[in-house]
Amino acid sequence: MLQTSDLTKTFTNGTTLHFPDWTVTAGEQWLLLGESGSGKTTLLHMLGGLLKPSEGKVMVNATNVYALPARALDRFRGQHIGIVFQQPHLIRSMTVEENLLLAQSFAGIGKDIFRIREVLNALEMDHKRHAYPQELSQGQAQRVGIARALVNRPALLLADEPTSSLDNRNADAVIRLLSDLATSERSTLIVCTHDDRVKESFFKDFMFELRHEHISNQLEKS
Ligand SMILES: Nc1ncnc2c1ncn2[C@@H]1O[C@H](COP(=O)(O)OP(=O)(O)OP(=O)(O)O)[C@@H](O)[C@H]1O
Repeated sequence: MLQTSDLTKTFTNGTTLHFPDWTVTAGEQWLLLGESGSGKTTLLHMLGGLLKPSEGKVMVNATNVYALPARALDRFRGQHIGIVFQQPHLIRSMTVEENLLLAQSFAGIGKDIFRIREVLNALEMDHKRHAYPQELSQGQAQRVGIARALVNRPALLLADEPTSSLDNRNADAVIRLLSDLATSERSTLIVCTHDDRVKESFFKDFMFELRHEHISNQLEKS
């Protein structure tokens, strides 16, 4: 369901990251590992349709993601890809429920309160659906971030260091929820982390590791 080929990203400062090709089959759960600065976030953003590679291709469910025009790409992302960020970045002037309604609207999906409540229930957050983000604890806000990523039933669920701001108990709960929900929703899951708590507990089957030797600086060379 996901294939990358010859992916390269060059930033304006000349830093170039080369990524090994990667194939992920539907329903698999992967850990994306690598030391700080090895390119995990860059790769995850490219997989999620958020950052255009300088070269190479990202295929998600047989769609060449970056061949889509901008608006079609936004809609494709909304419908097929859910992203959990390090910080949930919820809109502060909107309640939990309104934040999720917005995610449905961005994806061009009609308002579906039943689905919103289903996802919030699965995350034990339904009782907070009328709360504002600043009324939530960090762990609760992160769970709303997960709800937002899942609400449109994405085929691909990406999580970028989802436990970095959480204590042990919350980190454990969040990673368990991600894994269980991805299984029950039949989503493919990729979690990027350098958190040992995640490495030790989960996803022993599939790991994709990035290394610093895949980074070069073209400006320094020339
Ligand atoms: N916008 C940018 N401009 C220039 N260089 C960048 C930019 N974004 C990332 N880089 C460089 O690309 C490399 C990979 O960065 P990235 O954030 O993807 O790493 P990471 O593995 O996610 O790190 P961390 O675990 O610390 O979050 C680093 O050398 C970084 O300095």
